[in-house]
Amino acid sequence: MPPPGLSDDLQKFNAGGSGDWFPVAEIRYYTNVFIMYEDKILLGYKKRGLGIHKYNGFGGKVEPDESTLDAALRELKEEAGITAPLIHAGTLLFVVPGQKWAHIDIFRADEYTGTITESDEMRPEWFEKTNIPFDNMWDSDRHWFPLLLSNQRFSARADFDREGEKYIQKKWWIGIDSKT
Ligand SMILES: Nc1nc2c([nH]c(=O)n2[C@H]2C[C@H](O)[C@@H](COP(=O)(O)OP(=O)(O)OP(=O)(O)O)O2)c(=O)[nH]1
Repeated sequence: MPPPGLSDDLQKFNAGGSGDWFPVAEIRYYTNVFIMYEDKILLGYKKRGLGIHKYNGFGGKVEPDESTLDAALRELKEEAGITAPLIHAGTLLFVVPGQKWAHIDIFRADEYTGTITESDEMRPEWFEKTNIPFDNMWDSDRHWFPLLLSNQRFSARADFDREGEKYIQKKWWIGIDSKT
C-alpha cells in the first residue's frame, strides 16, 4: 500500500527505510525541472538556500495565482536562463517533521531554447546520464531517477529527519503511475 499522501493505484517500484511515516501537515507546492539532451542531463549546483551545495533540477516555490507549469517555466528561466517544452514526469512528497509537506511537481524536456546561464542560485552543468552525481544530490533521488530517465511517470514520498543543516533520509516509497 502506498503511504499517506500518495494515490492508491500506484504500482510499487521500490521502497525502503524504517519507522513510521511522519504525520500529515499542510502542503506547499514546488517545481523541479530536468533538461535532457542526447546522452546528457542538465543539473544545477545550488549556491544558496534549501539543498545548498547539492545538484538538482531547476525549480522553487509555486507563487499564489500561478499554475505549476508556469512556475516551472519561470524558475527554469530565472535559474538557468532557458525555456523548454516541459512534460510532467512525476511528483515527490518531501516530508520533514515540523515543516509543511513539499509537494514537488517534476518536469522533463528533451530540448530547450536559449543560452544556458549561471544565476545567483544555480550553476548549470551537464552530466552523462550514466554518471549522475547521486552522492551529491538529495538522498531519495537515486531511487526515482531510473523512472525519470526511462520516461515512466512516478509518484514518490521521501521522509527526512532534520539534524541542524543536515537532512537524513528515514523512509521512502516510489510508485509508477499506472494511468500513464
Ligand atoms: N530533487 C529533489 N528536489 C527537492 C527535494 N526536496 C526539495 O525541496 N527539492 C527541491 C524543490 C525545489 O525545486 C527546491 C527548493 O526550492 P527553493 O527553496 O530553492 O525555492 P525558491 O527558489 O522559491 O527559493 P527562494 O527563491 O525563496 O530562495 O528543492 C528532493 O528531495 N529532491
